[in-house]
Amino acid sequence: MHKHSRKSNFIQKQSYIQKPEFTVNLDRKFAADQQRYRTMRNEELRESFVVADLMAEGELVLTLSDIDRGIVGSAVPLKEALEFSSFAELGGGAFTARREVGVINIGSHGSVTVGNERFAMERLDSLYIGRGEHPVKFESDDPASPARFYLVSYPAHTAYPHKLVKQDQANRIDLGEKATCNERTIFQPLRPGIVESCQLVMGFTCIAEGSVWNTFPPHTHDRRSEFYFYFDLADDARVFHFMGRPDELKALPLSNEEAALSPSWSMHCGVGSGAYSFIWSMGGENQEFDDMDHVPQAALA
Ligand SMILES: O=C(O)C(=O)C[C@H](O)C(=O)CO
Ligand SMILES: [Zn+2]
Repeated sequence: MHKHSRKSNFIQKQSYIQKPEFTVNLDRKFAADQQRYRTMRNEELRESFVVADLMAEGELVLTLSDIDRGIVGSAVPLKEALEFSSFAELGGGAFTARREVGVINIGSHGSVTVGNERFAMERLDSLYIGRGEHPVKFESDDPASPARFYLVSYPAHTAYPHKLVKQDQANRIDLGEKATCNERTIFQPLRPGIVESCQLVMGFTCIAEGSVWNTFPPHTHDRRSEFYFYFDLADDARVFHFMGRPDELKALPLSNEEAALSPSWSMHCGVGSGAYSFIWSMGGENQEFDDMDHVPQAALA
């Protein structure tokens, strides 16, 4: 039985789609709205806004959220290659028949083959996969030290070319200060000017040694939703990811390799109890990275 069919998750039980056990590897998440989240307990907030169980070795796992129909997932191939399946929930055909995909490797060397094109990916390389009826295959060079691919996908209205972006080709923004514990570097590999995409914008942020805050001051962006996937966090450390409306903040304590989903109405920022990095990804109405509204700290309650 697939590990995701074992989860006792009340959101999953609400799913109206009957999935036969042998094909279950597309979880569903249904987000609470901007009123309901206010009275939810931590466990309910997690059910609604956190994707756990990513980076399962030897598995390709995917969660379809109702937030802009974004999909969050991972592939950690060992000896066997892992491939996208066809899903009734996505209308059938190839996984990418009507979707684009962003991939970032946080593990050792591996490759992604899209149709007949093979892209070798080192750690922190990014790949854009355009829409089309192509098979997509994930492989590790060495199963003893596998590649660990993090994936995000959104609906796509047209087909743009696949493109590999090496870490040193990403746009780089250094910001924050030591004094305010938010010194960090934003790497933007999948963004306009580097890659053409329908709606996906994706990259990662590395927090400088001694700093703990990401995205501070926090912000919202009403025209896009965003997913944060935290990685390189020690097993016993946590990132406290803040979400909600500025007048009713909620903290989600996240472990390494968990993702927080932010609907467009939710502000977001986080603080770690140790070193960490995170992959952010956005989908929605425009791709302007700076189209965001900063929330003054005094407004946080
Ligand atoms: O640390 C930061 O600041 C970020 O990485 C911000 C994210 O990229 C983001 O939330 C973009 O909307
Ligand atoms: Zn944001």
